Amino acid sequence: MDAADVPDDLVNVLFTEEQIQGRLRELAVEIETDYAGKDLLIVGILRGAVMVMADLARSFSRHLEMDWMAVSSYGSGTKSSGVVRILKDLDTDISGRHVVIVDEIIDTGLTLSWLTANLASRTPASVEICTLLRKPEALTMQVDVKYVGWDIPNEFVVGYGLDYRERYRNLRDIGTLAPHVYS
Ligand SMILES: O=P(O)(O)OC[C@H]1O[C@H](OP(=O)(O)OP(=O)(O)O)[C@H](O)[C@@H]1O
Ligand SMILES: Nc1nc2[nH]cnc2c(=O)[nH]1
Ligand SMILES: [Mg+2]
Repeated sequence: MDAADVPDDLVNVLFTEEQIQGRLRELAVEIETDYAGKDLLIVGILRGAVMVMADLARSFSRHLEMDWMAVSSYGSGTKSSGVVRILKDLDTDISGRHVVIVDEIIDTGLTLSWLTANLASRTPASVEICTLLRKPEALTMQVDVKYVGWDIPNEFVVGYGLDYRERYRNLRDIGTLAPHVYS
């Protein structure tokens, strides 16, 4: 794959860099309002949430702390088992803290549902979820998400942290891949 081909691999751009940055600023304002006067810890879920975390965090004009978790969902080579394993835990004790989990996409909801329950068991003051994208048609379980960038159709998207075989995370836009990429 030639680097010059990479933008051509996106057939349908769902969200441009400008749209993404604009929506993140709106979400940051919403979160700032909701957490006025409270301390705030945002927790990014590696690796997909790196871009959202970086841009969302820089949209705030208040103090906040950032921490990271890495998890792996597995079972028979799919995510459907609902078994989640922590690969990297928080460095922060979240007891009594207000926590917002940040991810770039909610698909089946398994990852975020498990993570929310896991963090809630650590007696934080509160735990909410912020996701840039959500696929309502793919959800297999109830996940209460307070902050959503956009609901999208049930198609595989890449870019802005979202990968296909570890590539395309570095694209600034989000879109779907041309069929030739999969062949
Ligand atoms: O709602 P779900 O069906 O659980 O899927 C959503 C999760 O899947 C992706 O992460 P992935 O495990 O692919 O790892 P990555 O972030 O390193 O790409 C995405 O970043 C979410 O964390
Ligand atoms: N890249 C990518 N990863 C996902 N993980 C869950 N849904 C998706 C998706 O649509 N795209
Ligand atoms: Mg992820």
